[in-house]
Amino acid sequence: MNDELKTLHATVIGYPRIGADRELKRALEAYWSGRLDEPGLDAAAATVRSQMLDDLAAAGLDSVPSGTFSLYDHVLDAAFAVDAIAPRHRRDSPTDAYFAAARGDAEAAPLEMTKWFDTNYHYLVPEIGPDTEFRSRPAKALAEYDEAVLRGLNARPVLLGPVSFLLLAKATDNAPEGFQPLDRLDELTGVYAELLTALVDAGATRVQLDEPALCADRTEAELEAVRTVYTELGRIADLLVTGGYGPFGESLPVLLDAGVAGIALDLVSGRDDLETLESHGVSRETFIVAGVVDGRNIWRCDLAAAGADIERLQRLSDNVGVGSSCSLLHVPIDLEAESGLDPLLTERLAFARQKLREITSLATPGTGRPGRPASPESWRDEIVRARLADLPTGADRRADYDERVKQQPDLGLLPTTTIGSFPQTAELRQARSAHRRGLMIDADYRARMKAEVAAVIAEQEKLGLDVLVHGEPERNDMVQYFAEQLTGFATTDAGWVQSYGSRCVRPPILYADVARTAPMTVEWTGYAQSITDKPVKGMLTGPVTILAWSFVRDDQPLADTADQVALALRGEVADLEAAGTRVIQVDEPALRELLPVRAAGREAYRRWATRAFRLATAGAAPGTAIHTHLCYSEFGEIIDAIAELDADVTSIEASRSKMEVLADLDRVHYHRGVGPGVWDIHSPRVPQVEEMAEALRLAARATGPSRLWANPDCGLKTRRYEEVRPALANLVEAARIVRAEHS
Ligand code: MET
Ligand SMILES: [Zn+2]
Repeated sequence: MNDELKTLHATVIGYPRIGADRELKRALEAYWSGRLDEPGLDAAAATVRSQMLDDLAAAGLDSVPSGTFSLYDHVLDAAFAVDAIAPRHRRDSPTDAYFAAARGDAEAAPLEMTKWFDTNYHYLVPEIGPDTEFRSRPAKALAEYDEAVLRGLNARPVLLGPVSFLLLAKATDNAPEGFQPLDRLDELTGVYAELLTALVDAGATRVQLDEPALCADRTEAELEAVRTVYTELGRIADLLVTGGYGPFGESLPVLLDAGVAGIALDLVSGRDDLETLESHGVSRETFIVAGVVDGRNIWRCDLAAAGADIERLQRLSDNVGVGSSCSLLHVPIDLEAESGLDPLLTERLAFARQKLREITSLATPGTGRPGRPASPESWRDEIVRARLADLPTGADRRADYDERVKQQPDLGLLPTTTIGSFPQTAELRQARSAHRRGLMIDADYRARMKAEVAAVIAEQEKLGLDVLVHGEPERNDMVQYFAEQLTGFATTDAGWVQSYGSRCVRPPILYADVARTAPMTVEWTGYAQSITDKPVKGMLTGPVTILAWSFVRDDQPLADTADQVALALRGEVADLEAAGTRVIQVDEPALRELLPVRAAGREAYRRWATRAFRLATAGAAPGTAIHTHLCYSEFGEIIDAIAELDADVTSIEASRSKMEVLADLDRVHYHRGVGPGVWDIHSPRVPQVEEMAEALRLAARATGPSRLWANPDCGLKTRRYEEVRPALANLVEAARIVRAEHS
């Protein structure tokens, strides 16, 4: 039979699990607040799982993943599947233990949470020590497998693979120096063997082990471990190993030589694997899932290009399937839920349900494989393109810092400030929503927001802060706020994706050339400045963060899109300056997030990301102080990039890591202003004067007192005034004490 006429196996790597209408979010929040009992939560979870199976069944896939539902996080589920529960989270009820690990409870702090590869999904970091006792706990995997089989589906149980599980974990606090979770791979492999046996005994003919950590750079020793583990586990079950988030690279030959029965390739961000596979060779029986449908972005698949990749694989194997590049966890569920989008945009989009159709269509003989239509001409903005092309070289460079600092306001030793937002009360949210729905006229809305700005300014003056903020009451979200005002962006009604646990976000869609048509923040910052003599900081979101928290067009390099966003921000910086703003903060909390998983891509990233930031800010006069703000710690790998932003002041999350970041900044000769956060705003606890003073002293010892600022770790929008007032009063007092010690 002609290859092209043969039906291909259609499958998907994973599916969104929060519910089409965010049913799981609501059930979880009701359960946590005591409004729903455990049977009620179980029932809601069962409904969501059933909805997932409905979607998978309706698409007509040849096999479907099972076990990908999660009450909170799939890495936490993996920890529970091997009983790797931290002793402080053990409770009589397994549900209590699970949520204690996820969110903490009265007795114990939760597991740490961190970002999943280069995405905005956060997973819980398992804690593994030399004494962690692994035990096989297959109940969840078996139950969900049975549910899918009862539906008449060809189900493939999914587990996070043992190598990735340990690489994503961290060592327990009391583990001896030098211990790494991966040291426990032998024991863990034994327990995975038991899990696989249980699934095979229940009738599973193939099991999917997700090994996304193999898409990062791995050492020889780690690759050797992969070889050993997969040789052993491959004897127990027919395994499909998936990666996602980039090419397997050097892991690919290792997996194949270990004899795994199947491999799922990410052919969106890991197309290099095609060549690796061609040069290494593969047995004709190997099941290869061509992950051509993008699991992370919302654009329709270019079926012609996908078809060409599929055909390349068919030359190597008789057992090629069609699938997604990774789990569809990162995309919203249904495009049909959107009514307000431009039809030209809608016809170019695919959410999870639409992506399943693309997969089955690619797998079905005789269906056409059309390419993707080019973007309409109307999406191009020649003016923006010309302005970018005409920028003189050096447009991203300011005068030397030493020159600038002389012209900037002298605020003395240890100035105090905040990061931007003040508490977002229910009343504020109601006003924004009423305005958006047309129930509050513009003039009333503006008056309401200005009253809030005035109140926030008054609070800060009373507290005695040095550089004030307007408080961001008008912002629903620091990216969406700008997306709604720039051309080239669309926002969705229901395009929710899980960020962590019950938290969902609705990323804007950046689909066309970006331009600013009017000032976006000047009214609020200008008003704030007009009612105080203290300097007010303008507040913008940086280009990298705007890209990181949006679905971004994939028809041109990210670097080009970043430059367009930067140009728009550059205009805003100029307008703020013209309105009398002398301090402008450009937030880049997501600078770390877009850092490529593999080292090879990092240099190029660093170049375009920092250039975009500088392009946005370098139009400012030397006398205008440019601040930036970063949070979500783990700065190690981007510390050079932070220095290259060339901001006059960098405020950075530091309180939980005990100011360690300052030493790192010194190492890269960062010698400009720095505001290490001295108040961990993620906790409702009000820090005392002495502990913040101690943190400032520590910081002063690390960098010298002359360029230090005193500020919290991040914005205050999730805190309440009852915490904010005393905490900021303490912060101002701590700065006063330490200032006195140095004069
Ligand atoms: N300016 C923003 C705020 O204060 C920065 C947040 S960083 C996640 O909310
Ligand atoms: Zn922050």
